[in-house]
Amino acid sequence: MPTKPDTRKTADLPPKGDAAETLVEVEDLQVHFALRGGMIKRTAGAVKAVDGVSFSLRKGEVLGLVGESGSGKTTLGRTLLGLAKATGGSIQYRGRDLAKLKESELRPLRRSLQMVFQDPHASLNPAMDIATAVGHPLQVHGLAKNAEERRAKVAETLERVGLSPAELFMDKYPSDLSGGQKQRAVMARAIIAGPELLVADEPISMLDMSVRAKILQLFLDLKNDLDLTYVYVTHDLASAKFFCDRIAIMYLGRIVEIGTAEEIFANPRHPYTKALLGAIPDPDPHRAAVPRELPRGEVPDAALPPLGCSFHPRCPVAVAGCGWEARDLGALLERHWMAAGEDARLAESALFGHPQELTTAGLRSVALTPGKNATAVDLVELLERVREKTSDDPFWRGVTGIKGAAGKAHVTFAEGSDPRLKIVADATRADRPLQVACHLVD
Ligand SMILES: Nc1ncnc2c1ncn2[C@@H]1O[C@H](COP(=O)(O)OP(=O)(O)OP(=O)(O)O)[C@@H](O)[C@H]1O
Repeated sequence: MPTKPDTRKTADLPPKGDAAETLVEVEDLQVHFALRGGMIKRTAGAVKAVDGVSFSLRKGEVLGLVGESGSGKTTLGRTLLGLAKATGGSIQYRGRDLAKLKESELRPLRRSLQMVFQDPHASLNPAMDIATAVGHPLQVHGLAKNAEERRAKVAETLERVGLSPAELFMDKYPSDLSGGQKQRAVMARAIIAGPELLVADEPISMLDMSVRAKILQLFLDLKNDLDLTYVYVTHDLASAKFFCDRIAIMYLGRIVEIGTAEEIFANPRHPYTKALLGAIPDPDPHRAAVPRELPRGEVPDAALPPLGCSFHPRCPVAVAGCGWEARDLGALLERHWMAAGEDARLAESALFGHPQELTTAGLRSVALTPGKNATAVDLVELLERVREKTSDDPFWRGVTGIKGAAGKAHVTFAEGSDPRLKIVADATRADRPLQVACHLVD
């Protein structure tokens, strides 16, 4: 029976605390990537990949980060381990703020903070045999006295991840292994130095269906045996249900809902969580449940996020105060023209003199310029006709006025605001309260 690797001999790690402790405390974390202009200088801006995220992670817990592509899950996971640079906020871990540490200060902590990536094929150097690859962290952190001790530890760790008998695998190369075996080897390399926190970024999504559940089970067994804490990054709510204690639903750089997996599945409160859950065909971790079919379009550009609640343009139950703006009118007209057909699109879009007025970000009111052969009255009449046809669309809840004045059609929107995460009063778990960022949830 393999024993837990003895890996904590260096003095550079802070002392471990008791089992129920908070391991990581993230406060208002921001990771913004500056946009650079090309030959022609563009307006300065930034992609807000992570934009004001706060949560705590208990020792031994599995926290899922779930959301569509571009929601910031990977960036958040990487930043937790110091692999991406925070531009604001803090990540408290054993008395240190990882967000502020220099690379040289992070290096000794790396054995405690490990990442498992999506693609096991790309994670292993094809020219390195498995024993060398898995033993590499021992070398980097000086955790084995000699090659013999290193080989023994590698063998022990390979056995632990189910690559048994280890001697069969030590001298093999990645190309000799199946996808599942490679991910086991990657896991062996991740645990060999005795980490405490592991970020697993879609660790099963590239594996064959038949081995996914087995690999997740291995992760759980290792967690229990080795006292690990996981952050599990995934698109796949079904596997998160199986694997996670708590789930954070991310949308455009923010956590919009966070709570126990049980509560998120039994009683989701955020409209986005509901939409994701509604899109799971079958809550079975053996299946690839990718919740992509969400209402009304794609995740918006993280460099120019919507006003107010970022989810409002796609939200089926959005209300007046959700942050409506001119771009939403542009999107509504697109939906209307999709339904009305090409002739209507050609005739009606010609009434707009400056279509960019409908695509500019951040306009709480807009003065629309009529096209060449049109007047402000034509525009107002068109908008009223469209309103009649699409009266059920939540967009109209945010419109406070449409009128013609000074040769333009003026559209104004209700005052909106950005909902922050707040604790839901009737949540079932007082110790791990459900938090939701939505104006509709008290
Ligand atoms: N190095 C970078 N430079 C600029 N923008 C970046 C960088 N890394 C990520 N982004 C942007 O940050 C946003 C969040 O990306 P991230 O990969 O974290 O999302 P994700 O939810 O993990 O998506 P996926 O599931 O597709 O990996 C995206 O808009 C992405 O284009």
